[in-house]
Amino acid sequence: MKQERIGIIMHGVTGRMGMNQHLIRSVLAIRNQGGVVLSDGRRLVPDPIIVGRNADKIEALARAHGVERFTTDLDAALADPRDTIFFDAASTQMRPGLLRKAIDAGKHVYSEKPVSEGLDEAVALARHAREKGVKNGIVHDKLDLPGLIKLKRLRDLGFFGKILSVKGEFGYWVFTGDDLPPQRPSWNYRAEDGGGMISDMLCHWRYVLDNVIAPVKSVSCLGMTHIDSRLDERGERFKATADDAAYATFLLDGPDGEIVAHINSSWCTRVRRDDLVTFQIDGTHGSAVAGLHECWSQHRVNTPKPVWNPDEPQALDFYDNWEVVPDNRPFDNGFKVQWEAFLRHVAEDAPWSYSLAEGAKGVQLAEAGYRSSKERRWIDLEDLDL
Ligand SMILES: NC(=O)C1=CN([C@@H]2O[C@H](COP(=O)(O)OP(=O)(O)OC[C@H]3O[C@@H](n4cnc5c(N)ncnc54)[C@H](OP(=O)(O)O)[C@@H]3O)[C@@H](O)[C@H]2O)C=CC1
Ligand SMILES: O=C1CO[C@H](CO)[C@@H](O)[C@@H]1O
Repeated sequence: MKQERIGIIMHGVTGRMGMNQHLIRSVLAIRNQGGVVLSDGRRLVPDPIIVGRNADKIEALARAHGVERFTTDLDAALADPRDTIFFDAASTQMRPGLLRKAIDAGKHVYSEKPVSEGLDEAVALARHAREKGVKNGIVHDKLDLPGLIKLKRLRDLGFFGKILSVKGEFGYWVFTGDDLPPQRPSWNYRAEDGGGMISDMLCHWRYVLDNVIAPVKSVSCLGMTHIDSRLDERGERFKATADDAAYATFLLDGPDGEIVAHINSSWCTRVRRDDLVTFQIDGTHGSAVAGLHECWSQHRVNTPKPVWNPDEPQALDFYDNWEVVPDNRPFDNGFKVQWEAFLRHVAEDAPWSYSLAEGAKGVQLAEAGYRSSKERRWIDLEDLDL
């Protein structure tokens, strides 16, 4: 089978997401499987050049994973016409500048979320990419989680009847460093470095709600900094200036009327639920709960009739009467699935939904979330006209 190379400049791959999800589990996994098969049978094989600010770190990463090309010189990489895609998973604050630079160098661009911290920048970038005619994309990884694929399948099959409400619980305990070492980078807890739960997660909740349930039209959000001091990577104490939890309610434009969605997102909560993220949809005909992989459904005919009696221990086990929704298909890593789709989009204009314009909608919701929290009121979302 004929093979074709596609050169990808990968920036920010010494970090958690860039290294694990994008370099190792996506681009190198695609290379190791022999590339992506295009519609005419050709195989498109990624050839990454990895770019980082720290020469030793980037070289060690390249050697550990058999990546032949590595550099600290981003400008030189962008100047090389053999590499046609630029990818970024570095800091959120640098992202808009880097994407613009890459677009101006004629590269197709793909990146981690959020596109930017502010909506104006995200909108301007989406328009700039369109004007320059480059293909563009933002990671929408949660949509390829098996649990959410199953939840969407139930919605599409009409399982819920009229959808009434959605409850989401996201998060887990992130150690402060006072007891155990923290399991997330410290910038997440500093607003001045682009951290913050609302910025981090509301961009995800926008595309999850829009695509799996119904379009978001308004938000009421309360951001909190529950823990105001943590220890950083060097064990030094810093002031936590960013929100480490967000309690948000959304109104969705459902096909049968408004749907209320409430999602709690927190780095200061201990997990007693089915998974690190769970979504429950309640409808007139049935309910379902999805975690990262699993999904459980309860049809109205299986719904028990609880009786409130605080004088007796609860007789019902509320985990009974739920059925496991089967896989019914294989699932691959969601980041890899989206990389494969983006590569096909670049190579043969295959359909692609996760553009910079879609990414801007996520930034819009995060910005509205911060405004709602600050002004203590509901914010309606305007059509971005992109
Ligand atoms: N889709 C998802 O599920 C998730 C997405 N994210 C997003 O991914 C991005 C990265 O997050 P994460 O991997 O957790 O962060 P990390 O702190 O682990 O990684 C940050 C990366 O950015 C690089 N970097 C930071 N500052 C600079 C700079 N000034 N110049 C050049 N490179 C720099 C770092 O390089 P060095 O190694 O040299 O320090 C490192 O490669 C964020 O935008 C975040 O929102 C994060 C978590 C989950
Ligand atoms: O940005 C994010 C913060 O961390 C979460 C999980 O740890 C991710 O899912 C998310 O994309």
